[in-house]
Amino acid sequence: MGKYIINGGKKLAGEVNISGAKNAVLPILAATVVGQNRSTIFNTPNLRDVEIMEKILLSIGCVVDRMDNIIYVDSRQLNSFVIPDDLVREMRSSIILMGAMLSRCGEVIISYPGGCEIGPRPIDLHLKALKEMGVTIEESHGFLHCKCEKLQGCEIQLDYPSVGATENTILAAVKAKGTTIIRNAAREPEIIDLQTYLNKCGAKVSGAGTSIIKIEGVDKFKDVKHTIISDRIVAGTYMAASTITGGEVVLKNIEIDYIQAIVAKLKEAGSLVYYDSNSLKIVGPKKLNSIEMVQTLPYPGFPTDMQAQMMALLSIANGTSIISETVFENRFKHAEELIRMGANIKIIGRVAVVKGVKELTGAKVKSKDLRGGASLVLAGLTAKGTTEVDNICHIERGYEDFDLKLRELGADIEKVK
Ligand SMILES: CC(=O)N[C@H]1[C@@H](OP(=O)(O)OP(=O)(O)OC[C@H]2O[C@@H](n3ccc(=O)[nH]c3=O)[C@H](O)[C@@H]2O)O[C@H](CO)[C@@H](O)[C@@H]1O
Ligand SMILES: C=C(OP(=O)(O)O)C(=O)O
Repeated sequence: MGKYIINGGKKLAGEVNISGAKNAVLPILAATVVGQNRSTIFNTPNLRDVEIMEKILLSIGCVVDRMDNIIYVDSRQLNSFVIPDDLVREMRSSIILMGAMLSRCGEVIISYPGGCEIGPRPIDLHLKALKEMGVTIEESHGFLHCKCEKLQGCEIQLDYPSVGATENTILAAVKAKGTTIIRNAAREPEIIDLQTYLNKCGAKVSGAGTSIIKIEGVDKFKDVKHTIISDRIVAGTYMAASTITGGEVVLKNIEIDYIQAIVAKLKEAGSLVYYDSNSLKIVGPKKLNSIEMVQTLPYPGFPTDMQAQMMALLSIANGTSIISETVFENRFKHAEELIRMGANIKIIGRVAVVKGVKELTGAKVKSKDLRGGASLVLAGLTAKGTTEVDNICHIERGYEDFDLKLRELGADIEKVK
């Protein structure tokens, strides 16, 4: 397993190109199986999770070809509705194949998904929505056998605006009989990207980005070309890297509207932000301000996927900050590692009280999940001395060429096996 060795204290400066969004490309790759068609997907990030999704598609008979950041999927010869258990366990997004495969085959055998350990991640809302569409689900030994002769459009009220449940329901509904309405749908930008992809294929989806999504079932899908939106969490992480090092970084290829909740908090912490069409410059302050409250919420609130990075920043701010994690039950595992680096953090249930210290010091730390791992890298960039971040396989699930891009910005970071 690899690790990053970071010698802290370098101010980051220069330009960084933001890759396509992991959380957009994964459901779109799952959606490529819905029709008997060919999809060419541009701006695909080179990530471990994407590789796993490619392997899953290959294993069920799709032709998959990758050239740099372009993935081609031909799903016309799909020949299996059994999703390999070992691959499903590798990542959360594999569960989106449930809705997609039901649309395509009327049947799917899939196990419970894996992914980051950030608290229990049930799929009850996914299953409830599918049952309402007429799907029968048999569960045994961790496997789900889902079946439906013809999916039936209906009105679905989600108890919580779950991103995955919204995506699964959209995919189950695109070829269903009649119209499906999802209320209290998740409003994340990645769902808008899924809608855009599906409509290019010939689907009739509207309302993504709002809490009511309407899907009219269609019979046929056509070949499609689609470009994935830029990753707002990767953008946020590089903005945080500039902020924590007092640097001056320009981010290229970003979706300015989608990162506003993050920008607002980084400005509160003292950063200056300048926009230029689809790029921005972020200048970090000499000393960071504490923030009264960072509360994670579904979009357009502050993203839970930026909470850990924010904690790293606030650990060296002037004063005490409160972080409230409302989306996941147990997403503070990075706190104990930051404490090893000298941070002063107390966890009380879903709230973290972060008392800013003068500086962090390098230490040997372990990444336990994707964003927690990124937060340790940020801490290492500012810490005095050398930081070793172990278990970077988690980080590589979500950041393309992280060490390389940080090095190009002037960081002293090296990846060792
Ligand atoms: C691949 C992907 O897009 N992952 C993102 C997606 O995950 P994911 O789609 O798993 O997140 P959800 O929005 O579904 O989960 C949010 C909350 O709802 C709960 N829940 C969810 C489904 C369900 O059936 N029952 C239930 O109780 C979860 O345990 C969690 O507490 O949205 C999260 C919230 O923005 C992000 O952190 C993840 O990066
Ligand atoms: C939690 C995340 O991803 P996943 O849902 O794929 O585990 C994330 O991207 O921060």
